[in-house]
Amino acid sequence: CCKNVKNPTDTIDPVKNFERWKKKYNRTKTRVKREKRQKRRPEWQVEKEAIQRLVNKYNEVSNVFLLFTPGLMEAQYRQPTEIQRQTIGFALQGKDVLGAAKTGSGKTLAFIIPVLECLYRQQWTAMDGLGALIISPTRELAYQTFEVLRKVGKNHEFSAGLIIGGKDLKNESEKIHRTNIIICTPGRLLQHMDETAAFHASDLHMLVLDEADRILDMGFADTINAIVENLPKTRQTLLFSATQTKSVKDLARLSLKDPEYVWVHEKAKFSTPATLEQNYVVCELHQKVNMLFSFIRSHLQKKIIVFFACCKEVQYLFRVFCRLRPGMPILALHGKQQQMKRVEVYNDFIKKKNAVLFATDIAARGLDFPAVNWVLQFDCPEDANTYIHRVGRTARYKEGGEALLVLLPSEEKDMLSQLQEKKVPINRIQVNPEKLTSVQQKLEAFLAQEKEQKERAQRCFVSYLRSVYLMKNKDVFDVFQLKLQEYAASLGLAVAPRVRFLNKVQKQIADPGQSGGPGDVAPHEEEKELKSFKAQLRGDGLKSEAQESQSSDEEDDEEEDEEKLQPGPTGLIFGADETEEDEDMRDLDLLTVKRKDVFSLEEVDQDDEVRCSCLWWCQFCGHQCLLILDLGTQRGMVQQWPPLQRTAVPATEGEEDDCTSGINVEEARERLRREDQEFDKLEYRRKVKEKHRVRLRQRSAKKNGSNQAEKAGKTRQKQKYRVRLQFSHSVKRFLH
Ligand SMILES: Nc1ncnc2c1ncn2[C@@H]1O[C@H](COP(=O)(O)OP(=O)(O)OP(=O)(O)O)[C@@H](O)[C@H]1O
Repeated sequence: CCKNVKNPTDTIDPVKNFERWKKKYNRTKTRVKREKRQKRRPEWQVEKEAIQRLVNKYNEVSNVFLLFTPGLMEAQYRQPTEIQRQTIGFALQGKDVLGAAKTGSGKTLAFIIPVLECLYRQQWTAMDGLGALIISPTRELAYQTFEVLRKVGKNHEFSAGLIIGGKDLKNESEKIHRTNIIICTPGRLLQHMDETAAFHASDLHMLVLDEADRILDMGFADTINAIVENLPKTRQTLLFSATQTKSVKDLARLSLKDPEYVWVHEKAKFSTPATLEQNYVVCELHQKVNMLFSFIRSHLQKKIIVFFACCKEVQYLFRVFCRLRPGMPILALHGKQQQMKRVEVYNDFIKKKNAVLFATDIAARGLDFPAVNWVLQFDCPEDANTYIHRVGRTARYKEGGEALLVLLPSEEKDMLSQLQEKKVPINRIQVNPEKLTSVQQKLEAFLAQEKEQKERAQRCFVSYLRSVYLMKNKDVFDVFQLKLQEYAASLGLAVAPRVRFLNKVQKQIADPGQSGGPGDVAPHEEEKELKSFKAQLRGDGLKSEAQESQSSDEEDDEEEDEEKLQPGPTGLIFGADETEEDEDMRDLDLLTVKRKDVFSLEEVDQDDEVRCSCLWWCQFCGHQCLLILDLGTQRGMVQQWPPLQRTAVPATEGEEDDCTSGINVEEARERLRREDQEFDKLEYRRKVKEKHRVRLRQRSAKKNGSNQAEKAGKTRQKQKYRVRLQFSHSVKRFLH
């Protein structure tokens, strides 16, 4: 019966059948021929042609770019985000790009993909040296970018190096010239440019400046200029930032050639992600600690970041909150930690499902902690841009998130108008006083038991006041409006520590002619001091100087905090006698209108296990890492070197503890003397570096000349080293 069944595609007409057969035969013949031809050709040539076909299609590529890097597929990046869609196309065409987009919108991949593509297209090998340079403002961000590069570029064979500070240049120097992609912080890179003879960037193809606004805010403008001077003019430059500032535009003018401006959310109604819900509460200073505790207790299953104004606040509150056992893991990240500890805390927080991270602004920019539910700004941010970066740690890439800003009554009006100006949609909500738990008595008990804790509380107190005092925007930050005694009590202190710099300023304001007091210093010194205080009062004083003098990473900024914040060596020695012990204040007069229940607090067993970060005491303290990694094999080598010392003269033991009792004149003078000596040394080194830089420039100019000739030879050499089958396959898949 089967014999009678006809194939539906068969026709009775034999001519048509023959035509169809012939077509099929020809197609197969061509394919077999092509395959034979390809087999005869070396793989590098096949790859080169595939790349060329790919390059010809770049105009169409921006929509489907994710198809052809297997690393991206494996990392679950399937569709480009808006900033990626708009910038990658330009970058692949070799154009300079200035890219700006909201926080969490995927800027990292927007430069990592072009970096990999660019080097792949050039068929770059380990022997070609440095091909791409990515500069990040902080070590954490550099580390994070390195991790993304590792993930996405795992099918490539480029070597990548993370250079984020340290002193032992020698070990780095041995490897750095073999590194194809360097991710670094600016200070350390310049040091290599100046001091590592084997290191040169004359073949560099691509420079990336990530978080450019932060790089500039941290006072790296000169460093960046010096770095850019050492790079070839033919390079391509990509510059990214979440906020557009005038200084970013200035930097772009200096470092980019005919750039394409991609400002994805320029016309957006709001400058923060749409999935972010933002609220603020107005709270008296002395209620803030209670509020924080109650907030944590009511969000035990969440992942929260709390931002503070200074390290000492983080240090103290971290410790006492651990002891208070709120019922969830508490971690702390601030600049006074060793680098390894910072990295461990960072990794630990990433892994945790529910935890609270107490942090300073070192965690505010660029860091991509997954699944953060809440950002709580315990202290008012310096300005609206800092606010935007802080809240940007949640609601990343289509995820939802919530942000709560805590404002003092004196900060509310001006901060809100700043936020409005920056198109930040934020609503006022009220705290439900019934849900507020007072922890003051417990803190008092802790401090009574432990002297060390009490000293921390005192430092926290003084440090916070200083940070407020040194803020530029005096309309928002007014230290004289703060109720000091009440604030001290809220930290568990029975007596408010004497804040000499405030006493002094107040005295000067009240009686400008009055001399300092007992134990005073020479009159001309006092005049200087007075001038400096007035400058600070005007808002152009220490803060901006401190910012300007920041030279490398945030860690050290914070390390120096104590030093810089001391208003000059002669200023604070007015030894007013011990203040009288005031009554403890326990003003629980709270806001009463309830519009939203922020503290939907449920009673939780106080004995809940507290899992504070045991990684806090890191066994590697005192060492940092340079990771040189072969992206193809994922083999990493870790080497250690001593941590970077940022202050010109290291503080002698006990100096750090000085903040509650003013400065010792003799010590201060000695310190100044040492600073002077160190300054001379640094100046001498600077000159040597300058010379060295000139030499490097000459060398790179020479090299550029001979490079052209070398290039032709190199291409031939490369065929031996090309094994990038996976990539080629996906390219082929795309092309067919
Ligand atoms: N194409 C994509 N598909 C899926 N997820 C993505 C994509 N691009 C980025 N992401 C994810 O979005 C998150 C935010 O990305 P990224 O850190 O690059 O943002 P950003 O714009 O640099 O933020 P910030 O301004 O805060 O530094 C990351 O977790 C990243 O993995």
